[in-house]
Amino acid sequence: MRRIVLSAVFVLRLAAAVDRGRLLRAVGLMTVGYLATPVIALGLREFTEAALARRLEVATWVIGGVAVLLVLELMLGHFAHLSYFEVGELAETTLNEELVRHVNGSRGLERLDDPAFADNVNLVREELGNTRTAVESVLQLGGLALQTALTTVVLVTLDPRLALLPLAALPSVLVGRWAQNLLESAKEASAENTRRTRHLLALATAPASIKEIRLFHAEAALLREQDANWSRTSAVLRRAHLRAATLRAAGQLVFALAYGGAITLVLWQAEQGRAGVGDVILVITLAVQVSVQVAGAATLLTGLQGVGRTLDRLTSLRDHGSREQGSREHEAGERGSRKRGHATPSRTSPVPGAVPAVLREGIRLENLSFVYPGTGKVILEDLNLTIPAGGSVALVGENGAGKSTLVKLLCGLYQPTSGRILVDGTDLRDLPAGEWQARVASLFQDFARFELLLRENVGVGDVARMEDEQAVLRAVELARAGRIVASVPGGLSGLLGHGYGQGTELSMGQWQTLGLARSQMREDPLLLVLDEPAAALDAAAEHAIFERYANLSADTGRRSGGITLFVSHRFSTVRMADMIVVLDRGRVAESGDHRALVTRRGLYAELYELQERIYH
Ligand SMILES: Nc1ncnc2c1ncn2[C@@H]1O[C@H](COP(=O)(O)OP(=O)(O)OP(=O)(O)O)[C@@H](O)[C@H]1O
Repeated sequence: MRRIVLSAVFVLRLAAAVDRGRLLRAVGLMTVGYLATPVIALGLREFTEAALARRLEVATWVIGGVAVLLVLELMLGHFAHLSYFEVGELAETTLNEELVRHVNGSRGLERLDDPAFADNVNLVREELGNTRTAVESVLQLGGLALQTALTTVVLVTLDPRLALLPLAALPSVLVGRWAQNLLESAKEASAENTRRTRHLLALATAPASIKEIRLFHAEAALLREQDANWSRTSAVLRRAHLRAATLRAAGQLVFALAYGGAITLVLWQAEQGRAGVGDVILVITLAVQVSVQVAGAATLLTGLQGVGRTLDRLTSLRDHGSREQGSREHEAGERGSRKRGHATPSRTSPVPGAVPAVLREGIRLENLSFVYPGTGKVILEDLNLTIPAGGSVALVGENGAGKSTLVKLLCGLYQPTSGRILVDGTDLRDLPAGEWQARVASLFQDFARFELLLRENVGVGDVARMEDEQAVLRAVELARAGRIVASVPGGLSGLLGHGYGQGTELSMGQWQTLGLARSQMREDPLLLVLDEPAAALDAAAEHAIFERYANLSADTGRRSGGITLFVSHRFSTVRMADMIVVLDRGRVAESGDHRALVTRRGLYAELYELQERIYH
């Protein structure tokens, strides 16, 4: 019960914060509407008594009043709906924003690798829509409580024993909550399975995977797997639903018995001459109203209990963030005090450094090791490397060597498990993450396909200049994406993707080229990261792009000391870099420029010669 009350208070506070005026209007209209119901029952009794006594004028006035109240009851409900619906939408939007903040509000991406966090995010995303009706539910519950109180008072004036009727409704409400708890626990227990089932369904229906599924004739296998998953999920849910239905039926049986008892009581009193026909009608009407009120309250409470769970999950996402923040500050404190030679690290507050305007020394990796959270596998092990300011660096190595992982660490999307990344001598963890990332430009291997206007797709690389057509055109030019712009109806204002609307679908290489343009929006980045930026491009296009980038990075390097780091498997491209780093199973196997590495006759020379032989 405590959770429901807390949820109701939270929902009301949220509604008042988003639009107090509309909330008050809805409360006023609903109160009048709800009070009308028991008054209508009283009116019906008066009408019956007056009609039986042939007091026709009174009967006419009373029935007129009842009609007006009925109209008011219905109409005010509609007008109240207008107000609370809008408040509900605003409240849901606020919670949506909070969810986005929790998912994106961390310094890195670690939290998204935590299965419990991912399950919570998934459940909240699915259930957040229900919170839209939470404002309505809370107001309706308030209205029903008022109505039930008034109905009870009227019943008690007829016979105090009739007060038991609303009380008999309590078991059904209580077991209803118990039943809902069972359902929620079952949902949580099967959350991972549900996620997998949805993923399998998406695989079998999404355009990105459908080609392979079709050609491999994998639909049947996917469906079998999905069926097996779904059977496991539905077995858990079916058991919970069965137990919940039994509990609810038992609760309603108690009320049904009380309902029968109340009507028998008033009929017996009428037979004894202690109650009139009007009283019988009043009790029958009120008993029906109580049953409607109870059923309504039980449904609303169940819904509100679900909302309570969603809010709890949101709180746990928030707590997750606070814990991360706490441990980050603790770590930063320890680092700070180590630097100053203090023995009590936890009392010192972290002193964040500032991101340099111009990179002078470069980036240094010091004994850097990394393990993805929740896994035991060491991906990067004890890397020691200096990347000088103003240079271009190529990262090479076989699949799974850890290249993209290192890129993500350099972007500040993950924190080293041990060791440090130093930017001009300052630990990257001591730099404000947002400020560092504002000086990083990137194109990831799994680049995003923003189905937006072409201008937005590129401009999002520097949100502040998203609407700056000249800046977007410059980025398009740097990425040699002019032909794509010319081919899209509407040019920069053309819609991309066929996910919705009349957008133009692009080829993978075209999407990637736009990604490249996006990475060019930031002027003078301190780190430009291109993770296989040309994987979907032909060899000539890739070569041209890298030649261009080698020149550009020299320019940027001169201006801001910025480093251009790229990952590529094409050695004809790689050789252009000032420095080549060969990663082998998470370790730096060798580093140096092309000439030095070829002379060294190590792993790089071997791989380079292999590609030369194959392609020439
Ligand atoms: N989010 C993650 N959680 C757990 N493990 C991960 C995650 N991302 C990558 N890995 C693991 O880290 C290892 C290195 O992956 P990474 O993507 O860094 O390799 P790579 O050198 O870029 O490979 P490729 O050339 O194929 O792109 C792989 O074994 C991969 O399974």
